[in-house]
Amino acid sequence: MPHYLTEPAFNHGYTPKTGVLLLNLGTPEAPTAKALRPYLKQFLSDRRVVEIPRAVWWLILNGIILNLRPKQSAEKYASIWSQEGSPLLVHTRKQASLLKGLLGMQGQQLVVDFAMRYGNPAVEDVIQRMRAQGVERLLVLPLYPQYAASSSGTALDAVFRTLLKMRNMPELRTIRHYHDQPGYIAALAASVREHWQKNGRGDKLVMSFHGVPRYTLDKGDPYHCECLKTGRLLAEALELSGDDYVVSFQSRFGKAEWLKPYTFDVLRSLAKQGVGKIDTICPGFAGDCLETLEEIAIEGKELFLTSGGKDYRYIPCLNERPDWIAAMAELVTANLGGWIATPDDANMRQLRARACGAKH
Ligand SMILES: C=CC1=C(C)c2cc3[nH]c(cc4nc(cc5[nH]c(cc1n2)c(C)c5CCC(=O)O)C(CCC(=O)O)=C4C)c(C)c3C=C
Ligand SMILES: [Fe+2]
Ligand SMILES: [Fe+2]
Repeated sequence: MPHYLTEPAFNHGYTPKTGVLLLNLGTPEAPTAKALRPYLKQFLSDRRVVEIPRAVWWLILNGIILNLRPKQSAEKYASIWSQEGSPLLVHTRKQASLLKGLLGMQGQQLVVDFAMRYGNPAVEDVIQRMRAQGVERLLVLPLYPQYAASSSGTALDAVFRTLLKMRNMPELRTIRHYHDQPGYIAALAASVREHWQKNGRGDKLVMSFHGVPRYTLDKGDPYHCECLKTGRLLAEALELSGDDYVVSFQSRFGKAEWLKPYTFDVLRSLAKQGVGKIDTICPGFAGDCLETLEEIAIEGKELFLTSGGKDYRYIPCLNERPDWIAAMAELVTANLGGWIATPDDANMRQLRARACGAKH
């Protein structure tokens, strides 16, 4: 008998295992120039991230950027590094573990894991490990709420490249974005309301998203529109008028024009206009990381206060919030139809109530 016919998949009564793989960007191994160099090299050699002609870019990257940026970035990482490690890795690991716990309550045969586009744990290694655990169906969720070719796109490329090399590949489903998912929007809104209850309400809510080069919008990347939609839905959930909030874009890299308005320009001009007290939130990041903790919570605050602003408050990312983990579970189970027995509405409410310790 051919070997494959004795494989468990062909035996009666065998249920293939389903894997849920969370993807994130990746982070250096340590907050040092030595660790930053290979991380930045891998990141900035990605053609989805830097689209200028290779020969020119190779010279700029190796001649200038990799000589200067590792030290500068390492100092920034050092200012936000925690006892447990890089916040991005710490939050992603905890999110995967909490999601696994929550989905496990449903009694499903699910393997939940996470991988990083750059650095470790690498996408290929994690998928191979999941296959070795018997995963035959794979659902991939990049943790970026809004799709950009330079974030979710390249993360999914890494999955596709891995499968491209496999003889016996798993079934595959991918989630492109969740910028308008009700559970995600509700968790963001709840985090803002809780912040207001505790600290009082600011005069303006600044919603800062990671930027991308302006030419990517002109070439058809949906990222800009998805950020604006998230902003609008969050404003609606909070019953804000157009004057109460502003959407802006941070983390500009290089000389080209990026999506506008730039967050730092907005902060400076709000302070100069006499808007004394502002709240800032970064809805485009599922967990806190360098870009939120250093750039927005630290640098943004300094800029606002030295420009004449009085009070600057940063609202943390969704991180391990139970309502966000429940939203993730909903997002995942909504995409598992036919693979596992997906919960009906009553089950889903129960799952959410268990996650949040509250009635829904
Ligand atoms: C939220 C989605 C992200 C998009 C879109 C994105 C595009 C993008 N980023 C760079 C360059 C850098 N980004 C860096 C850090 C960084 N970027 C994101 C997310 C998106 N990037 C995150 C979550 C982080 C933080 C990582 C961490 O370890 O905490 C960095 C590295 C740090 C530094 O040296 O500044 C660079 C470089 C480009 C060029 C780009 C789109 C073209
Ligand atoms: Fe980035
Ligand atoms: Fe747009």
